[in-house]
Amino acid sequence: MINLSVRAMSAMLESKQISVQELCGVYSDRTQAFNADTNALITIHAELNAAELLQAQALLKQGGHPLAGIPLVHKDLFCTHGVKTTCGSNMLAEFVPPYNATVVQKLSDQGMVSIGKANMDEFAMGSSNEHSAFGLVSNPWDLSRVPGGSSGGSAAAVAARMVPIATGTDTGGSIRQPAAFCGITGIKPSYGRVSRYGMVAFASSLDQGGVMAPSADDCGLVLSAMSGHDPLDSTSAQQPQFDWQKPKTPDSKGLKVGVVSAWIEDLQDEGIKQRTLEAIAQLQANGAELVEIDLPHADLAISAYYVLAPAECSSNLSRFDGVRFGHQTEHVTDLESLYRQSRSEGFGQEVQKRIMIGAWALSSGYYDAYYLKAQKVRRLISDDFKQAFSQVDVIACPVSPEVAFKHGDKSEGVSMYQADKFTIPASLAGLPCLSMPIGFTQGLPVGLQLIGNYFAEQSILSLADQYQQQTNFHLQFPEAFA
Ligand SMILES: NC(=O)C[C@H](N)C(=O)O
Repeated sequence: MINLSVRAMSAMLESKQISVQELCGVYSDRTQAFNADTNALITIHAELNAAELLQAQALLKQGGHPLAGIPLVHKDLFCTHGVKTTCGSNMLAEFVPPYNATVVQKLSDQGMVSIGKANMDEFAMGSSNEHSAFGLVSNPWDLSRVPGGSSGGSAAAVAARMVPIATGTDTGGSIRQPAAFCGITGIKPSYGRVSRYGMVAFASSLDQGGVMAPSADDCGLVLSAMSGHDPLDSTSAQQPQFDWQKPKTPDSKGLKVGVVSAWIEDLQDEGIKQRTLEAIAQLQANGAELVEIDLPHADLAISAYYVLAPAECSSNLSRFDGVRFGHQTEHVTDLESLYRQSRSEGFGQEVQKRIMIGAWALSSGYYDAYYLKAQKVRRLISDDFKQAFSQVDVIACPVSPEVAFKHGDKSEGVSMYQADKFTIPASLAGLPCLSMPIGFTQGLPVGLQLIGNYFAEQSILSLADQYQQQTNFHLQFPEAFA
């Protein structure tokens, strides 16, 4: 049961082999049993939402609703009506939204049943899920290691099969890197594909909601339901509705797959290098034509991102002043101390660091030298991709230079930021990209990143789906959680 695809679970629900309550009960029991090990979830619903159950049952009766009755968890930065939404922060520890994020509402309308909220790095800042006010998350493949971040709780929950589907968000790699570390599939769609309404903002020009699940097919089904133009989010794109079409037969023939050899050569970890080369060879064996491509400005991506994202966060997070929003201190002597103390108590260190860097980069004397320059670099990187996609359909490259690292290994300085070197370029360009499992090294999962052209989610999901029809890495999960 716990390793079935969404389609298989849906068929069982439709044929009444299992009821919605029974299916959700199986996963609810697993969340209760395994959360002590992983700490993947911040909230576990003691009781399922009656309205969601009724909706699921009504849609199942109609038939043709593949997500009806399928349980999921939302990353704890999607606003959920009447359910605490903490963003992994003391600042929002008691925040209970009076409305649903568009993503939450859309999936609920399709009959999905929420069984909890997933842990995350505070305000989505981090690559290890060690920056959460609700405790660090452990990787189900090795509990002494990180699950990646910031959607680390979502990834760990799916990897331990505590839930079949989790939502995540990705600003500079937050879906792809944890998916790679935990051996699951995760897609960050094109910027604008999924509404950001009700998704607590970190860096608004980069944040994008997406899906994490064992397989590309599961991700495609959920992405179809959660995406689409939303009048409540002016940055959501006016594109035809995404509708995942699972390819009937594996056929990559003639597909041009770009390979960034410089990135692969750059890999210090021999195991990751081997798995990456093997996976790309498999794509070629399926008929893809490999084309060497160059992304000459990608080396500047981390520097640009860690100016732009903090700049945007310093502005977005200014609303949490203890008066209008967020935690309010009890130690007040005057108005300034109210702001200062509330923010010092509410925000963790990484968030405070980024707010200060961002405010500094935006200040009048430094704006041109840092913020404006980073914007120009962002354009150069987008142009590199434009050039690449004039030659290829999809780009295949590593997700992370390393496998899941040990808790505490990267707590110093900015070493954590290096983890994002292969994921940030596509984020700056706003392109759709996914991570899929391609094997193991030292007993830990390795992921391959597929990057598509704007709004070409179908092409990367198809390629991943074809690969997954020939391999079973996406079906493997840690024995301890069997
Ligand atoms: N939010 C993300 O996409 C994660 C990225 N590692 C960051 O800390 O910004």
